[in-house]
Amino acid sequence: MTLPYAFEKQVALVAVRRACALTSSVFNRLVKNETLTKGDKSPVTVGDYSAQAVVNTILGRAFPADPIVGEEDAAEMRQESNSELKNRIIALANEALTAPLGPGETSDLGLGPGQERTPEELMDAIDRGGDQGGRTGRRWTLDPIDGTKGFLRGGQYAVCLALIVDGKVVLGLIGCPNLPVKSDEPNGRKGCIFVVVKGQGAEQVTLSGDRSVPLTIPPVVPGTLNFLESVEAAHADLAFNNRISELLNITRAPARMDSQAKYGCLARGDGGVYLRMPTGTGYREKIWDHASGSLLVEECGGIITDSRGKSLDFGLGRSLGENYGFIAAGKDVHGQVLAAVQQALAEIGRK
Ligand SMILES: Nc1ncnc2c1ncn2[C@@H]1O[C@H](COP(=O)(O)O)[C@@H](O)[C@H]1OP(=O)(O)O
Ligand SMILES: [Mg+2]
Ligand SMILES: [Mg+2]
Ligand SMILES: [Mg+2]
Repeated sequence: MTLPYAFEKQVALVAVRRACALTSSVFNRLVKNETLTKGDKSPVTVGDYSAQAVVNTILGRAFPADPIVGEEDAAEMRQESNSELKNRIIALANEALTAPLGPGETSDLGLGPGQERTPEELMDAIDRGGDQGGRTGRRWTLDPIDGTKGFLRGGQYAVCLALIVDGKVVLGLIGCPNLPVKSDEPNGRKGCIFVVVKGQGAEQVTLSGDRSVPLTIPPVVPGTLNFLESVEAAHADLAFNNRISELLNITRAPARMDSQAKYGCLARGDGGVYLRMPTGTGYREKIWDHASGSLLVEECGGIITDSRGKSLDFGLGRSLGENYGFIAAGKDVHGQVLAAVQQALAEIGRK
């Protein structure tokens, strides 16, 4: 008997692997004018667009009826003034789709030499990501490059793909091309994918697919708790984290890194708690930024809630609606962090 979501997992792994290879190679060749600034002032690169084109092309072939909630859309790229960038995205996407077959890849996935897509097919693939999300049905959610600012500075970033059924995440992948495979070998081999299936546990596999390690969040040794937190002060309230450190007598420095790689690090015990409080600008967190990470934490024996202790709701559309601030940690520490967060919020008259 095959396990539930076995085919979805296989296809998602293929898609994330190819997108990781693409983004790594883009980074090495990226030139300054290949980055645009979106309406919300965040950057987007040819890497984000071409990775979304590749993942959506692969998903569209294997699961033609599945909608996709993807971060990017092709509207800007369809404008005549961006034709040079568009050509670059098409070339990069086709380079990734036509690379020789690798582990777990079969010819029926529409990959390998000779499988180029037309420009129109690739623009349409990007726009397959326009689903609005919702309470019922099955849909994928994709962040083709999470942590674009980390990507641009050569730091951590992640290709994140999750499958959501009736508002619940059932499969999640976080591909981290720049993350060391072993936490105690920071200068060793890099490139891992965190893979999790609901009810089936989580594993870390290498980008090349030659090594798989099962994951569980280890208990925190008393006195060694530390935070995983954003690099970007505009993305999370880092001063709030300092206040929680005081309340919990945390003395270890936080581990700062971009992207959902933080969830992967929490899952393998590289940090005790991922705390992400909003900066008060009204920004609403998106489902593609937390879907894979939330299932990863739960399947590794941890707990993830918002700052009021509520579970995250992935059935409200493209954003996480009223969920406000995130606390992800092992079972042994989540309760004390939540209590400290509530105390700190009360101190500043917030709930
Ligand atoms: N104002 C904001 N507040 C919170 N998160 C944001 C904001 N702007 C962008 N993001 C998203 O925050 C995430 C990165 O967080 P971190 O700094 O912890 O790595 C990314 O998903 C990024 O989107 P993107 O996918 O475009 O990079
Ligand atoms: Mg973005
Ligand atoms: Mg993101
Ligand atoms: Mg992104």
